[in-house]
Amino acid sequence: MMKAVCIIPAYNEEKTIADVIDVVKSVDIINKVIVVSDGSTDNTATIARNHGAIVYELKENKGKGAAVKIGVDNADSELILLLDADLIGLTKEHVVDLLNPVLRDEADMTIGIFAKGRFATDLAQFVAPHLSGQRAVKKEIITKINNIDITRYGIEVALTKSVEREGYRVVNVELKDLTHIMKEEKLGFRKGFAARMKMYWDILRCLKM
Ligand SMILES: O=c1ccn([C@@H]2O[C@H](COP(=O)(O)OP(=O)(O)O)[C@@H](O)[C@H]2O)c(=O)[nH]1
Ligand SMILES: O=C(O)[C@@H](COP(=O)(O)O)O[C@H]1O[C@H](CO)[C@@H](O)[C@H](O)[C@H]1O
Repeated sequence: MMKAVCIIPAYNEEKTIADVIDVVKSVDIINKVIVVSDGSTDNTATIARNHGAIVYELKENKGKGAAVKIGVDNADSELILLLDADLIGLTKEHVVDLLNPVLRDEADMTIGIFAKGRFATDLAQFVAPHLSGQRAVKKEIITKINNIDITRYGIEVALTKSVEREGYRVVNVELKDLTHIMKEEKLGFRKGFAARMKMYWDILRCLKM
């Protein structure tokens, strides 16, 4: 059976990274967990290593797209599971549900959509499902994207655009009771809001790419 490599880009996620890795490692179909610490200044990398992930450390923060690219360059599987490091409530079932449509050849990429978790994060993903970072995706789809290393938060939009252009099959998967830590919760309201505006800018830039 096809195995998958899980790639987790992580920028200062010491509070949540361990739980995410532990769940992913308990899933049989996953044969490697790669964490790319994107210039983290906290204990993200050490914790990830202690929990059995293969860790690549960027000296400086290069953005999510660059972190994912390093993971993909080092992934020896045709199937990639992309997960964010700040998930709360991840289960084995979520992971399997994301992978199954691709393993069964019903999809080339899945997009995980939060549902019945927290109102704010459910609503964000209901309004903009194309932004979700939880995906199972064939490696060939990711490697076809030009300049993925400069996309930062535009990586999901770039992925979705590429899939539409090339005619790949996409299936949305409901991920019940799953949420993540919002930027304003991580950074405080002012910094979080500024980070959100920067993220929207990355997304707009990649919509035009
Ligand atoms: O410069 C960055 C920004 C974010 N991330 C990671 O990308 C994922 C999604 O980012 P974030 O949680 O900030 O996005 P949100 O879900 O809040 O929009 C998380 O695992 C982050 O740690 C990263 O590797 N580099
Ligand atoms: O769902 C969304 O609107 C954004 C922002 O989430 P929050 O408002 O911080 O909960 O989060 C996603 O968007 C980013 C850009 O596509 C992705 O990189 C993140 O993985 C994803 O959680």
